[in-house]
Amino acid sequence: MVPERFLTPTGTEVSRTESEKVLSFGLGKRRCLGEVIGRWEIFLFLTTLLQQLHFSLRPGEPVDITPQYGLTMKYKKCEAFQIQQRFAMKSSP
Ligand code: HEM
Repeated sequence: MVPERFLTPTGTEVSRTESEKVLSFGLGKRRCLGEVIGRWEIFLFLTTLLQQLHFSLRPGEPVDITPQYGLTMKYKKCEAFQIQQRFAMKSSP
């Protein structure tokens, strides 16, 4: 699945009605019995993959990390999405 499918152009989550939500493991009486194992497998697969990658900023592109204060401190609105796009993802040697 393409992650952009779940994001608005500003990087917030697309709002969906209950019937439109993605239910990877099904719902109700016949829902997946292996959901916990499945989720752990996905977690281990992704963490193993992430451990092999190296994240860095593109040279010469400054990043504004001024926080926006609220209940928790976070990046300025929409900033996180733009920062994501500025990151270059490279495989480590
Ligand atoms: C990412 C991994 C997995 C996904 C996405 C997945 C997804 C699903 C889905 C969509 C169903 C059908 C639910 C329905 O009919 O409403 C299902 C059923 C089932 N899954 Fe999985 N599954 C995964 C991994 C596993 C694993 C690892 C096991 C066992 C160790 C497992 C065991 C089962 C069983 C036994 C059913 C039948 C449940 C029933 O009909 O009562 N699944 N799964």
